[in-house]
Amino acid sequence: MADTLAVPPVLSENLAFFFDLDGTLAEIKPHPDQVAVPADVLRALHQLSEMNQGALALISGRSMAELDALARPYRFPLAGVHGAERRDIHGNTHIVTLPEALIKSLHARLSTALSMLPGTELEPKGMAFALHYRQAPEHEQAIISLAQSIVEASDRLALQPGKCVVEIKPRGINKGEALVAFMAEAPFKGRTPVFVGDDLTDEYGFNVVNEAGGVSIKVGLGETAAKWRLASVASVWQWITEVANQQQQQIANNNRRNHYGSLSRSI
Ligand SMILES: O=P(O)(O)OC[C@H]1O[C@H](O[C@H]2O[C@H](CO)[C@@H](O)[C@H](O)[C@H]2O)[C@H](O)[C@@H](O)[C@@H]1O
Repeated sequence: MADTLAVPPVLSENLAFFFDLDGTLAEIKPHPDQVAVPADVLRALHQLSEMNQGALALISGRSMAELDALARPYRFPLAGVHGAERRDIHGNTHIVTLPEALIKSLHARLSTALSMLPGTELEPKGMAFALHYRQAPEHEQAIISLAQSIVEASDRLALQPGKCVVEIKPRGINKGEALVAFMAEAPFKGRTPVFVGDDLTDEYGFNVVNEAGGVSIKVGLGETAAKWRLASVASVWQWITEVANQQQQQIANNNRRNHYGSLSRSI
């Protein structure tokens, strides 16, 4: 089937940028610990953030601690664990958690269950759990059934499928809600949202961005609510650099215009 989604349009000013991490800013790797964002991409993100008064956030399924480590030396506003954790531009954190007893019993149950499925891996994230099966695809159905049975038995939990992973997260949490929360605050408020993501969890964000008349960009193949598409992580890296350069050029042109405008007024 032909892809009907085009590459993203040339962007104007007054934008708020949101980026997913795995599969968008970083290539998918066999193990979550092997992931990195190239230093020049981080520099371009920082440059974009500066040129847009700090209106750039990372929105990921990873914890905020991991996002900070991956974005070092920079410190961006963040939404981690699909939005259960959020750090605004002032450094204030907004956390949705689960009762300690529930977290402990989930941890114990999942550890035992996954220890019987060789090659699978449990990634505990406080209020959420990622059940990875990239190294053991033969256990995909067992993992999905396990997560489904846990979530169906609780009104506090929801399922979040992803790439070779199923996650158990607090109900009502998603990247769309995180995006809405950022867009209600300075410096994001009043700007046009641009969101780039690659996976099912990002579809919540694409819907919010579409409703706001923003620019939603899906990375890679697959059905999506996004309006535009970039082919790969490498295309995202190139696109970020191009947008940063375009904006720098626009700022230089505006400054030149203002400078000559004030000169001609003073003559
Ligand atoms: O929302 P994202 O930033 O895309 O994070 C989604 C999950 O990413 C990580 O897992 C995925 O990437 C791993 C590294 O490439 C890969 O090995 C794994 O199979 C993928 O599912 C991360 O470990 C999860 O916590 C995130 O929720």
